[in-house]
Amino acid sequence: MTVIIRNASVLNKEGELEIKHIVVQDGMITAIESDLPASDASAEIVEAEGKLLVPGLIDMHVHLREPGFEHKETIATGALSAAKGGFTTIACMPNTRPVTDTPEIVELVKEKAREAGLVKVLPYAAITKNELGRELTDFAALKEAGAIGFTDDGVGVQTAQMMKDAMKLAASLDMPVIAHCEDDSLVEGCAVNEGTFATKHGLKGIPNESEAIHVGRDILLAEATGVHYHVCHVSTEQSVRLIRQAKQIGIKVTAEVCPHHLLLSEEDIPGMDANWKMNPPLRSRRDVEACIEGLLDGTIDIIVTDHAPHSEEEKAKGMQLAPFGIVGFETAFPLLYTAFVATGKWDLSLLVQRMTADPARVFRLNTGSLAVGAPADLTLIDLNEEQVVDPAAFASKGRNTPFTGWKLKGWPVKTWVEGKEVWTKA
Ligand SMILES: NC(=O)N[C@@H](CC(=O)O)C(=O)O
Ligand SMILES: [Zn+2]
Ligand SMILES: [Zn+2]
Repeated sequence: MTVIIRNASVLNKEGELEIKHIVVQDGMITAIESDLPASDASAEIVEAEGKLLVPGLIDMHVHLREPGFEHKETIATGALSAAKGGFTTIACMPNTRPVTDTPEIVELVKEKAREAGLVKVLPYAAITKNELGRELTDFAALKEAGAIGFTDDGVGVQTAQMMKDAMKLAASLDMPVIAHCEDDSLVEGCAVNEGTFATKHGLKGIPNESEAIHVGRDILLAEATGVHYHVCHVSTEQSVRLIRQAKQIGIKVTAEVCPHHLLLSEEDIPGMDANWKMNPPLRSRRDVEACIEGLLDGTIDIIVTDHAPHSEEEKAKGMQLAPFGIVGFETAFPLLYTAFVATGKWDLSLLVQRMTADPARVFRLNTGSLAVGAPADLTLIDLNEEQVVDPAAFASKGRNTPFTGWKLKGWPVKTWVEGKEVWTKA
């Protein structure tokens, strides 16, 4: 089966747009031509004039909730939501029920992803059994089963000794440790950032140090163990500073940031609405600016959504009691495109790189580039059409987003995984 994507706008190495025709055969990109290639009658032609073709987006931090929380999301609904958002590779967190802490659960996640047959789903495994922080999982067996890294996302690893043991073991297996950075002793009973919103509503807040203390500790442990250490959902000025310094002295640290931490601050929270509750919380304007600066100068390597679906009943419990988390797949690219690229603040190539080539580099994935011989993981995007964010139209089971009603440009219109169309706009 041959697919020819005709007249697509693609980014060249200099970050400029060029019109190209892309030929896909047997799941691979086999040609990228300036002149329309000859085709036989059996080839499928996709007219892409006026649209941007990018490598399929990669999201290295997502929650698919299966097994155990299928009322929030399943691997199939999550994968479809990802495809609709333009993602072709996603890496799912192990805070399921049971926790992904045995090879059997890793196998189960892979099997469900295969059945869904949509995007590539890469499972992370837990650092500690049941994410309780008490006993390491069997890293070697989990790697063997297909886990791509170790993380207790959802909670921080509370003791330095446990984290150091985890890093030593991961390093010996050439595997990364991915850390949710949060010191429990500083955040008990907190739902929002320690700052203006908390003060206004008389709430106890989550301080910046609760995140940055772990970042600092773990950087020292990464230096001592030589592991590849990756920081989850960076949200504070202090974390950015510590990561920048660590990189400068050659410590193997990488980091991610979420769209909401680049776009929203605590000042934007309209009231006690749990669709604005996530962990880490929306921080101060100063933190937002530091995260943006970190992403631009490469201190922060990649953008992830931390897609965290919850049911409407759960989110209806209110700011204090509802679970943390917001969905992300279907709004990520249009949000960032509209806020940063359409306004002229960022180059389009920077946004695309931080969602494709950079995650592929950081996690050594064989995808994320538009090149002959690369897998045909591709996303076609309409940069001009405006749409309003409508959670009722999400493919995800989750409706929990603070971005309802935002008018955005840059919507994906078609997504291919290894040459197979997995989503197309109706
Ligand atoms: N980010 C969140 O607010 N929630 C995540 C957990 C996590 O990413 O730490 C979840 O699992 O719901
Ligand atoms: Zn987390
Ligand atoms: Zn998460």
